[in-house]
Amino acid sequence: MKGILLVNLGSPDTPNPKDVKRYLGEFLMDERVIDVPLWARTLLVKGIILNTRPKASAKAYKKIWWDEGSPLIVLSERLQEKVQNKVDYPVALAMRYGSMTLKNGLQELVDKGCTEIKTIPLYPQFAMATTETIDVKIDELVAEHFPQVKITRTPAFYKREDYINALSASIGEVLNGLDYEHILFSYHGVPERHIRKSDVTNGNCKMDGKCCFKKGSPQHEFCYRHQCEITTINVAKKLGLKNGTYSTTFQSRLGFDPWLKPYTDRTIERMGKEGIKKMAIVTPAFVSDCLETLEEIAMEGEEIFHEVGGEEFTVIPCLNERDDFAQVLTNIIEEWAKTPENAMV
Ligand SMILES: C=CC1=C(C)c2cc3[nH]c(cc4nc(cc5[nH]c(cc1n2)c(C)c5CCC(=O)O)C(CCC(=O)O)=C4C)c(C)c3C=C
Ligand SMILES: [Fe+2]
Ligand SMILES: [Fe+2]
Repeated sequence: MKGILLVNLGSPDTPNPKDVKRYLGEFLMDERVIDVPLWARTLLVKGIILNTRPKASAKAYKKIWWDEGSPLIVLSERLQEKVQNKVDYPVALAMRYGSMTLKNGLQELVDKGCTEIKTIPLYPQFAMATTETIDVKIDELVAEHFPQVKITRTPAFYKREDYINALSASIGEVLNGLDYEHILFSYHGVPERHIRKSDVTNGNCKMDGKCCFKKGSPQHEFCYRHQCEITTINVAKKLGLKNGTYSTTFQSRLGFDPWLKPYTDRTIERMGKEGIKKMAIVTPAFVSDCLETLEEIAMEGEEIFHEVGGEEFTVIPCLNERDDFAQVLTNIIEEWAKTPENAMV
């Protein structure tokens, strides 16, 4: 029998510093997130970050926490329910980090009799720190605990027409009738080094805004920067946004290495100083609203904008449990189930 495992990032169990520390410890010790040798990662994460960050992060989590729990988890659960109502196969939900483990998610499907599982990372764009770490962990778990299960991965869905339509609709509904001067497409950042590492061609993305737009390059399948830029371009085309009224930026950097630029916070500040009064912002690297959208963008971003003279700061929600987004995932599942290789089982 077939089954589906939706996978998102995860959240701490509670917004208390102890739980935030445990969660950040697991997340940041992942070699595909902080990709330095183990000794250096241990020193950085256990020696520095976990002694300084959890208190501040917990404070931020407390500001956005819901009665039902972490917004990211609650919204992912609602999405799972929506997809489950649309397909005949069991649909489970797991998180890469935290208590809702990938192992439990796989076990839940195996207990229901599933022998063929399609994993769907809830990330529209591929990154070493998101899609790749899920794929690798699933392979490890299957080899160790579920050797009878056949896994099918799902590639990043950033350029699917149904996804671009859903994202454009979610943005268009807010922009329609809104008086705004500029819309920022703000994606979670990654260190530039991550883009070079995941470049299958070893061609080294030059970060100069050119190679990411080269037509037909095999680099693009694993180039997060390319996939973010193309997401923006496709939505802008669909919505008929005029050149100069939209741009792509990257948020949430950590540490001192160069991350993908331009940085969201500095762009908000610069545009406010240049006289933009009405800004809209959307965060298409996240399918579920979370700390990085509800606190970093909707609270900190707005504060930066107002400090430099900005007046209206409109935050567009993530796709969350929208029906058209649940339908995108349903289409992905049905296309997989219909392929001749899978159709009979
Ligand atoms: C596209 C999705 C994400 C990428 C790529 C990503 C990379 C990445 N993140 C960190 C460090 C942190 N991220 C944190 C929170 C966080 N990150 C994502 C998504 C991506 N991260 C989400 C959805 C969230 C929110 C989780 C939630 O519970 O709501 C945090 C924790 C918060 C904080 O203390 O600021 C850290 C730290 C690195 C180093 C990284 C590397 C590429
Ligand atoms: Fe992150
Ligand atoms: Fe590139």
